[in-house]
Amino acid sequence: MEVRKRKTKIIATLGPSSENFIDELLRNVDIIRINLAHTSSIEKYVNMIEGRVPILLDLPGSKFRILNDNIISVKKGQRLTFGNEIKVDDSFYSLVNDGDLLTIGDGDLKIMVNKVEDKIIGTALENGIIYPHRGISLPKEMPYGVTDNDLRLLDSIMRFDPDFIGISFVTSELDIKKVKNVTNEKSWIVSKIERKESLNNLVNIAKLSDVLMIARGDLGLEVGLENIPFIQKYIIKLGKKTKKPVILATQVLESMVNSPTPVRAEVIDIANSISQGVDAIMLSDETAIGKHPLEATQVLNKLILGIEGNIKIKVPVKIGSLEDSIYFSAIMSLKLSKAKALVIYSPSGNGAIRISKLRPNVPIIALVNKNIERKLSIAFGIYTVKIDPINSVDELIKISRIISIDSGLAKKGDSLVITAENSTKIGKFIKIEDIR
Ligand SMILES: Nc1ncnc2c1ncn2[C@@H]1O[C@H](COP(=O)(O)OP(=O)(O)OP(=O)(O)O)[C@@H](O)[C@H]1O
Ligand SMILES: CC(=O)C(=O)O
Repeated sequence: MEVRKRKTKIIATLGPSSENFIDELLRNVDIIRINLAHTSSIEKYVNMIEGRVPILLDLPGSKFRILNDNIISVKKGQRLTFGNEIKVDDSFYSLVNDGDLLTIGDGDLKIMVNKVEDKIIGTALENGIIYPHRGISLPKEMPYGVTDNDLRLLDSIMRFDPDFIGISFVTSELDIKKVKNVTNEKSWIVSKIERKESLNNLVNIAKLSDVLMIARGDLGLEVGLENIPFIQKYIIKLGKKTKKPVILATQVLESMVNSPTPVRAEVIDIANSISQGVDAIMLSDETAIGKHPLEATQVLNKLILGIEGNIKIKVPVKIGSLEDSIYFSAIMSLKLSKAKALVIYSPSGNGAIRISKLRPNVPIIALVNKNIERKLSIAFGIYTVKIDPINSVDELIKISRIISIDSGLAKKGDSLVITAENSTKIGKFIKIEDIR
């Protein structure tokens, strides 16, 4: 178990920019995302990773995409012909009307449709670049949720034993159930919140998901940029309430696609998001197609570490259960005992996530069941060790001491705070253990 100094986890999207630097990339990140909307070489990517970190395979969902493989530079006022220089799936053309405003990517370029006959002719409203396979959005509602193509794809990728499956444009519990039918709960479900419709259903979606993603790219197109900060806050709050880890995604270090350093506003966004309580931060274009993929991961590591030094433990407004009161006591005793780590025997992972939501300022070592060992490491501050059932308090204390010392987290003279999930044989338990 390698324990990093930072607690907020980093997810990087693998793509042409980073695929040749996989070893360096893995030094800086905790999870790799493969966006299936852009990758046909899943097997190649999975083999490169060699199981060294958990993998998130992200289903494409129902989104039209530019089919060109070439990059197109566009000038403001330039006329563009769809079906000719810009290719999109055939079903797209019948949905477009004269006067529609088309958006490329996450808003990188807007195109006004001037004429629809057998072809669609549009005018670029600004200078821009159309990258291969970028999304293209229409101003009208699209069929949402999991598509037949997603389910076919899912069926074919389960052989890679993915730790996480991302559901794009999730709208309801039904989408999650359809995916779980195929995964048989072998992978954790990451519900990407990016549609207005999913916001009306968010509590139910959260309950059925394992992880929530604030997918700010498509979400921004859907709800208006000015609403993103409030929706972000709401999703993070819901993650705390339902005890689900939350991923912050999109344009986190967007300026680093082209520049070796971030802009100030990005740093402040990262700091605010960590303070609000995100568990993991995802890089997309930055590592997939950016000019500085490794620098982006290094900068994010450094920023997170610096920002976390200023995080305060979150005092819950109301402690809802005896179990939570034990976890809260564990957090408070960490502070007073200056313990170096918090160990929790949490076979199901649930107790560990509850503790993680309280944002302890030391690493959380979660002793867990084999099937969640890799997945649970997405949560803030959690490092996992798979363990057979523990039957006594003495055994738990002994194992906690060995793991903390072996991982370099604690030495003679240090203290540990040890606790256990309620559902185990250990029962309700908290101990401050001095290592002598
Ligand atoms: N494996 C890849 N190969 C080529 N380009 C990629 C790859 N992965 C990502 N990209 C590029 O990086 C951009 C941003 O990545 P991201 O994964 O966020 O895509 P997206 O299409 O915006 O997301 P989503 O599919 O989740 O809506 C994409 O639009 C695409 O141009
Ligand atoms: C990540 C993603 O899909 C988005 O932000 O739209």
